[in-house]
Amino acid sequence: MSETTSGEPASDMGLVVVGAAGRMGQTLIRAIHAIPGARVIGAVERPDSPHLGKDAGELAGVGRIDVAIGSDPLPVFARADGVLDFTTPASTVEFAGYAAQARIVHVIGTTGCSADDNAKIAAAARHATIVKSGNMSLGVNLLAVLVEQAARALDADDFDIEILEMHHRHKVDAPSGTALLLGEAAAAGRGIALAGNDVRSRDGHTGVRQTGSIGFATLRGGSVVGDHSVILAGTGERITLSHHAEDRAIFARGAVKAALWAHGQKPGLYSMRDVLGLA
Ligand SMILES: NC(=O)C1=CN([C@@H]2O[C@H](COP(=O)(O)OP(=O)(O)OC[C@H]3O[C@@H](n4cnc5c(N)ncnc54)[C@H](OP(=O)(O)O)[C@@H]3O)[C@@H](O)[C@H]2O)C=CC1
Ligand SMILES: O=C(O)C1=N[C@H](C(=O)O)C[C@H](O)C1
Repeated sequence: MSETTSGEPASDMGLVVVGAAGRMGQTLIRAIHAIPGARVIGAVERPDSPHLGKDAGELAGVGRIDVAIGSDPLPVFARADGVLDFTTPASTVEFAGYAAQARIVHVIGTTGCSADDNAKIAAAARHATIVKSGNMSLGVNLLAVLVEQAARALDADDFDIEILEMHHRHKVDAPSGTALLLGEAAAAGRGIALAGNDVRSRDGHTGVRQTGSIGFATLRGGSVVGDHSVILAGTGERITLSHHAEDRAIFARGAVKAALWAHGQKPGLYSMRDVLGLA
């Protein structure tokens, strides 16, 4: 349990937001501020950030919360119950190590992690309670369940699966974490591994489509928060299962819910399906 600045034990879960000045970081500060049972006790940015020293609540637009943005994660992790992390893969691997040392909850929304990054995160989950998901929203995680069912029901010889996503112009990784999560769900429904059956881009003379493959297409532009469609294309008919994120608050609320759920769970690596009871 975290402590208040006066040293009194606090019943609220004390959370640190890393990447606190980012698009998701600021949205997380607003979400924690609005959700009972959690409070911000630390906010971290890089050592060269122009936001160091600013009050995290003022930056996020909720008014002063008396938490200055700092650059050293170790002292804040040491007095926290959990960390909310929507940063970069390299930073997330580092934070997972610190969360393991502190034996606290680590909610990871960062996407674009490599297999090596994921192995390091899984190792950290021996001591940290980690919830990691490419999408923290209820809607997308329900969509993944529906995609798995549809892929199971519709034979690969008859229905081809293609996943289309669009995000804002600032996004740096592709396919999106959500597209990959939906691809994994489709592959699970088909009883195959996604790796080796995924087609991530097409250009030039590609040849005919390989039966059973799962295709990805990526669009980037403007301010789109996150659009995803899974298309099951048969002969003479097509089913499209879609999710449209209109506000980053859906991801932030999911992340806070994950932290509250994880508080008191055993160390391990969990998904949003575990948190939402959809596993
Ligand atoms: N799972 C989900 O539901 C969602 C996942 N995401 C993912 O979250 C990630 C962040 O997205 P977004 O908020 O748009 O990105 P931003 O670039 O707006 O925010 C990331 C922030 O993290 C900071 N940061 C990076 N490394 C460190 C570090 N080592 N220490 C402290 N701060 C650090 C960045 O600082 P600087 O700019 O100086 O590098 C930046 O302020 C992406 O991977 C994105 O795909 C986004 C939305 C939902
Ligand atoms: O970078 C983003 O913005 C988002 N990233 C996540 C992803 O890669 O799927 C989730 C959401 O779609 C927004």
